[in-house]
Amino acid sequence: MPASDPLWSALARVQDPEIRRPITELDMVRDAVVDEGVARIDLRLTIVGCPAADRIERDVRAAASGVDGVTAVDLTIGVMTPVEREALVTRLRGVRPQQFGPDTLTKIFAITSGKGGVGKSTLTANLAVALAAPAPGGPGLRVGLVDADVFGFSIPGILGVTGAVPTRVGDMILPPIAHGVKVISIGMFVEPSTAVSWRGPLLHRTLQQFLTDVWFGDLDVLLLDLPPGTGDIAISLGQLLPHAEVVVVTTPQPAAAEVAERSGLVARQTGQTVIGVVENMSGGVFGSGGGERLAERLGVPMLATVPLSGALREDGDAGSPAVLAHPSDPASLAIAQLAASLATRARGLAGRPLPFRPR
Ligand SMILES: Nc1ncnc2c1ncn2[C@@H]1O[C@H](COP(=O)(O)OP(=O)(O)OP(=O)(O)O)[C@@H](O)[C@H]1O
Repeated sequence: MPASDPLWSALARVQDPEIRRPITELDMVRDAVVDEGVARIDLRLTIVGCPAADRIERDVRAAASGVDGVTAVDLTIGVMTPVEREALVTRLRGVRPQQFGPDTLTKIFAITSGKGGVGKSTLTANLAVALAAPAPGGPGLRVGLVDADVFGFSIPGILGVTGAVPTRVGDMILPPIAHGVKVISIGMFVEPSTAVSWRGPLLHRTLQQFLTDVWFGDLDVLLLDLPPGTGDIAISLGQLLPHAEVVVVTTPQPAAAEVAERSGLVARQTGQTVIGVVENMSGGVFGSGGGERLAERLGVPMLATVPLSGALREDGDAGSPAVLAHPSDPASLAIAQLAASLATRARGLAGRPLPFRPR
């Protein structure tokens, strides 16, 4: 492939929408020549007949048509052989064998709450979208979101990707992308009714699989939506991601804040760093101040106060996150501000080897 070949250069600008790398780099282009004005291109995709394949085909046609002298495009589309697919998986993995190991450059935030229904999933989904939003509205980070809340995997619904099925390439799982966020959810793999019977070991294995078999590529930020409560998942998280930083979400009521305090304390006992508190559904009948008191008791800062908001709830129900659908709603503004402050935060150091140098 001559680097100067205009057709190849044009094809190098086409990305696989799920892997987010140029198709030329992924060995998806077998052959590409211009023959008397006809661009003859032989593509090998990981699988065919999926939305990503349609998109690649469209983008390849558009890219080739734009090349000087090309009057027609003759496209042959095939599928990689299992050996080729395995080679691709090995190559992608090879970049970083342990995606979120201690030397990762990704900032990892686990979002927890004491009890269910405090709006943790709504906040996490909107926060992820706000972090991924391009400038000038947002920091435009590469964001991954793991929905491990077995008791109510509502993230796909809030992000409008209910029913999305992750693409598999060999034993590698590619997360669907929603509003710029690579999202994987337990809800994409199981029937909702099976979830409530989940026990610790299964949850641990699933979380582990999400962190190893799901290929996120290079991420700036990984958010985890954890099941409410303390117990097993906190221990799993401590083992799998000791350098994750924990954000505790509560509603303003004293009872909610007390339960949230326990989950903050357990997170700490398992070696996690609690970086702060978010009070959600602030104002109105719930009053306010629970978050502030919780932050004081845990000795951490208040990171955000998100008001009660009809837009946040309705947009979540409609699968269109409020931070994009209603960016000037006070709840959206509070979440965008939280995103801005997390985006500029240095990575957590807990669980990482310190760079001691022998003297
Ligand atoms: N600030 C807010 N104002 C109004 N409604 C909200 C707000 N935050 C969340 N909600 C609504 O509250 C309900 C519960 O939210 P959500 O599912 O995000 O909670 P959760 O803490 O993740 O619960 P669970 O862990 O049980 O899934 C949803 O209907 C959501 O739209």
